[in-house]
Amino acid sequence: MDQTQVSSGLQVSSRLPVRLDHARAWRTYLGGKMLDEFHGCAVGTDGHFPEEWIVSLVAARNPGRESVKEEGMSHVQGTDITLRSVIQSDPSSFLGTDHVKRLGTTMGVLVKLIDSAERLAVQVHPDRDKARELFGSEYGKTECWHILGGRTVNGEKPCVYMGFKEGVTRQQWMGLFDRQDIDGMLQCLHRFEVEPGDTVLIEGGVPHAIGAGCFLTEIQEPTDYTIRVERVTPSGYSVEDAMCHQGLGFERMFDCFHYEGLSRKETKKRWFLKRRKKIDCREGRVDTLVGYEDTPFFSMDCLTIPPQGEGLPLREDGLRIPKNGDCSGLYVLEGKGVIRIGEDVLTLDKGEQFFLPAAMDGFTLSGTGGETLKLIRFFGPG
Ligand SMILES: O=P(O)(O)OC[C@H]1O[C@@H](O)[C@@H](O)[C@@H](O)[C@@H]1O
Repeated sequence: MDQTQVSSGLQVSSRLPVRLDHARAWRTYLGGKMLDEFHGCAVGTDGHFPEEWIVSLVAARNPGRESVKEEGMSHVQGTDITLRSVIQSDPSSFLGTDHVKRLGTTMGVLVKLIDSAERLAVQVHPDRDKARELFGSEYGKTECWHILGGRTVNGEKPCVYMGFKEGVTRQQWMGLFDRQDIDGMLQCLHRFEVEPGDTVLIEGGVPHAIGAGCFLTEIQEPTDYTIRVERVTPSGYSVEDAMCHQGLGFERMFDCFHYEGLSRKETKKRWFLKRRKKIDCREGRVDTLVGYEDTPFFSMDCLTIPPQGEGLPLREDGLRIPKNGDCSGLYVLEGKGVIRIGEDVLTLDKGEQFFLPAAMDGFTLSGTGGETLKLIRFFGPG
């Protein structure tokens, strides 16, 4: 079966990319101006919607906002049909038979664009063992950030805080929390300025905070469990107790941290990933930003297709990506182009996102217009 009736009047094919809307999600921190502008708004505004969730089957977990249904979930563009219901209409074709056997009807991964106007609260996410033990969840929240750009905020360049310095103990960390000594907490973490192109892996259990002015894409396990140790955000928002401890209470939430300090050099070596070339030819290149050799939980590639002269005919021999039988997500970061699947041709434009079903054939990507076409493609657990 390659056409499924998802709801009255909407048929979605598992042989073609599914074009999705761009869902925004409420967060405790401020940002979003760069996201508005990325999508063509002349002057964007910062607010409590600093994240765009990509190819998302996951609803945002914001205690107190339960009345907002499907926040953060992707819908087929121009409809109120969720990607989740499309997938549930024919899981084997959309996700792949093996995928459904292993992971059920979830994508197994979530990707976001994040634009922070202020530093995020210092936080940690559970690793898989803690997620199972404390939340009854099969997934923790290991995540990986790939820096796309940013802005200087109050004279400070984009930076990230990550990982305990050597010697930090649970007792010391709890004391800093009790006293809400934020400077003391930040002093316990390593701080690195970041540049476009940097890729950083944050495993579950590793404390972190994205600094002000980061514009990045994040790939993560598909949950929204965040333990926050700041009770008031840098811009003054009071974080409710349940938003801090996610229902665990203020003692048990400290079980989620890994108290394993590393030197600055070791932290950088272990968590800053090097991009690896996968395909490099006249038609374009594919680089792995994070792969299964870094983490078993997800992988993400960057695809770059060089520009063609404006007005020139489309290059038929675009970058060929063979079928591999896995479902994936595709996001256009820069430029315009087309994706061809057999006789079918769909346009691609900056800011657009697609779910690529497992049953879809191999495809070809070509740029149109005079700019580079740049995309990310991501996959769930390996
Ligand atoms: O705790 P707040 O400020 O709402 O931020 C939560 C955000 O933190 C980031 O580090 C990432 O983990 C995002 O996936 C998450 O949405």
